[in-house]
Amino acid sequence: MDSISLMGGSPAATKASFLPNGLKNGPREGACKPTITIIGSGDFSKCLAIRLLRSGFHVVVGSRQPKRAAEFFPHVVDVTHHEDAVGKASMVFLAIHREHYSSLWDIKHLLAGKVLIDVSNNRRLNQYPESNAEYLASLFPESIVVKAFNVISAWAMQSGPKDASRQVYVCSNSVEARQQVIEMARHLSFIPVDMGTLSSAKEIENMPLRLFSDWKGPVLTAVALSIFFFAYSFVRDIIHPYMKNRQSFFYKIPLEMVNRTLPVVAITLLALVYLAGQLAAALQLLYGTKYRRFPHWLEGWLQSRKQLGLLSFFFACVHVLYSLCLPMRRSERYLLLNMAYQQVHANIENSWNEEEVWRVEMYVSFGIMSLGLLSLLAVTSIPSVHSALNWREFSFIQAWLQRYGYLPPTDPRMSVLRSAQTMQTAIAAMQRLYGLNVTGALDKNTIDWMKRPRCGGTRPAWRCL
Ligand SMILES: NC(=O)C1=CN([C@@H]2O[C@H](COP(=O)(O)OP(=O)(O)OC[C@H]3O[C@@H](n4cnc5c(N)ncnc54)[C@H](OP(=O)(O)O)[C@@H]3O)[C@@H](O)[C@H]2O)C=CC1
Ligand SMILES: [Fe+3]
Repeated sequence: MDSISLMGGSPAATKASFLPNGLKNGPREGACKPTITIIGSGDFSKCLAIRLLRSGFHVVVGSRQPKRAAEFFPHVVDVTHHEDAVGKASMVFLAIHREHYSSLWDIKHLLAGKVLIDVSNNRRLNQYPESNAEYLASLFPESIVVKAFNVISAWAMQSGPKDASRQVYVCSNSVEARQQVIEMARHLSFIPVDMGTLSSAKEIENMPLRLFSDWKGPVLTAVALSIFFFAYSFVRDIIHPYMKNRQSFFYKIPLEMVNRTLPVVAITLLALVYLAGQLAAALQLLYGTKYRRFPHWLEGWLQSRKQLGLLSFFFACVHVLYSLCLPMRRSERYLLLNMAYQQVHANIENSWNEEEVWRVEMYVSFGIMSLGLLSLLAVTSIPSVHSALNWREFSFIQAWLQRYGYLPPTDPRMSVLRSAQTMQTAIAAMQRLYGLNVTGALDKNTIDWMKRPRCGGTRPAWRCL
């Protein structure tokens, strides 16, 4: 794979670096600072300007009212009119809302050839038929539009990525411009994620609007299971004795009934985590191949195993708390006293029951051990712990404890690559998604390597990535 460079971008792109001094080590004393223009003087613009200044860039802000806006920026920031600001840099951040893009129509000729970075978000999912970035590109076809930084809040932009999510998703139809923005994001201490062409902009714009979308299914499942098992225990342990013998156990509802429901839900959720993998494995056996797509419902189920597992852990922890509190109850004390009285009455000196004692001791011990193992699973799925383990260590812990039958691709871009039908489309996808720079024609060895069967089957190497 000698002819494929992971750095991506054309040689011209690396030459025309946007980093201070064109170096990765930051600014040098007395060196000329590269200039970045920001259109708009709102919250995002202020925070971005501060971040850019700290990273060694010279910042020019374009505003409709520069005199008023200048008060809100550090004195080193050049606040001026739009026309003036746009002329001073080749990279322009648009820190204005989509609705105001058309107000830049008058300076369209000045924006030609410039890299326009669209940071905008919408108020609702799929608010417009096309993404804001694609709309911008249609308004200014002579400019190069890059979508980036919209997932970073103004606060996170100013305070620095250590306090917030560090990933910045970047997409553009120009590989060169995308590479420049990726370099810049890295320089601002973010982790850029190359999302390929501008057609990914809609997905990127929807990202900050999603609210626990991965959790909806697992939480609904947990709630449904809780209601079902609570109703079952209620009928069996309260209604049934009441109807049959007129015994009132309604006092058990707040603690005992809840505590009886929690472990059943926890264990059922954990079973659902195992079951998805087993079903997937069975389907693969049935299909006779592992390269056929699973049904939609199973894909969703497989992808929500982490959430199901964490909910199971949550229910198990709450069950432990409830169980520890059971002996504190007033009802427990009355029952104990009554039992002691009856024992005295029956003239029994020692009511020690060896079998029962052993049963409870073993029960508690296994309960603690199960919670310990479940905690291990939960802890390894925390991102910081997860990233400290290599893939083999992580899958060893998860597979050993849970016997996963199928690991879904963690990177959604992988499926695009896998589904490429020909070598040419695979290479194009690699270029688009990973910024791989295929310099000139691929040599014969590389093509042979990519065509060679892999994964123990007849699939070519690029399909096994
Ligand atoms: N705030 C945040 O946390 C984040 C914001 N974003 C995106 O950044 C962009 C800016 O957001 P934010 O700074 O919060 O917004 P603000 O409302 O604070 O600022 C928007 C700026 O747009 C300019 N503006 C207002 N009306 C017009 C108009 N009619 N024509 C031209 N320019 C106009 C103004 O600058 P002036 O008066 O100087 O011309 C104003 O300061 C938005 O697209 C938003 O989606 C993305 C991620 C996070
Ligand atoms: Fe228990």
